[in-house]
Amino acid sequence: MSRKPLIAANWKMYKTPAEARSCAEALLKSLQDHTRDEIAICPPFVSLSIVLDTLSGSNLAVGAQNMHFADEGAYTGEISPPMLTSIGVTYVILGHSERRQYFNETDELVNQKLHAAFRHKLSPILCVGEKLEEREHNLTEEVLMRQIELALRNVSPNDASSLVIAYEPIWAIGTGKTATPEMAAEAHLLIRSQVARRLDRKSADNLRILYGGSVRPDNAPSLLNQPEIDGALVGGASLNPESFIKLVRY
Ligand SMILES: O=C(CO)COP(=O)(O)O
Repeated sequence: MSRKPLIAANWKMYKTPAEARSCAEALLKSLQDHTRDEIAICPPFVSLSIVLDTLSGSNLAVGAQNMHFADEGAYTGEISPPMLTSIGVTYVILGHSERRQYFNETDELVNQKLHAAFRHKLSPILCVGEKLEEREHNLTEEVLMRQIELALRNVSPNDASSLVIAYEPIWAIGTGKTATPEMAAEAHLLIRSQVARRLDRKSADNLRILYGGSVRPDNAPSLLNQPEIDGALVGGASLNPESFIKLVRY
């Protein structure tokens, strides 16, 4: 079983389109011959086209950070899956903890979005992870099991071939506190076993599980060398091209 690692940059609500283009140009220059990992850049919606143009024909893929589950409709301010696929987007981050926390996204909504991603052949990067108080009360396993169970409701092993899961402990996001490689690997094992129970062993073995939360060039090697960690979802350290390039090329 070999899972090609995925290193995804989540730019969150940073960078104007002009800044996004210049960052994408720098990444292309240094990473276009990088074959060990898959790389995906997830800019804000308004920069998707410019980043797609800049990276067109290269080994660097482009993802969105969110989407609505409907194909179209009266949903002011929303972006639909066909809008993303029509311009060449291939990945979509779903259920990020910031969307759950600030925009009230529920596991049920994440499940609807996941189905929409599969229908439109977008590869979803489903984010799960526990809060600090949940970890302190030994609830990590329970939280991860619930998030995965609900997100994967009515998902078939066939659908799941393009699924990626990102384990992002909320207490490690943007805080400088990283899960130790052992803590992350333990959570990844739990996630993989839950996916095996919920779908099947083959889907679980093929599933890429990324770690996210204060991944930087200095701590990336110890995390990414864990056999259970199949890549990273990088926030802050992906904003500066030099640091992201260094992180990818560890
Ligand atoms: O939320 C994250 C990626 O989706 C992680 O963010 P940081 O790398 O800034 O901690």
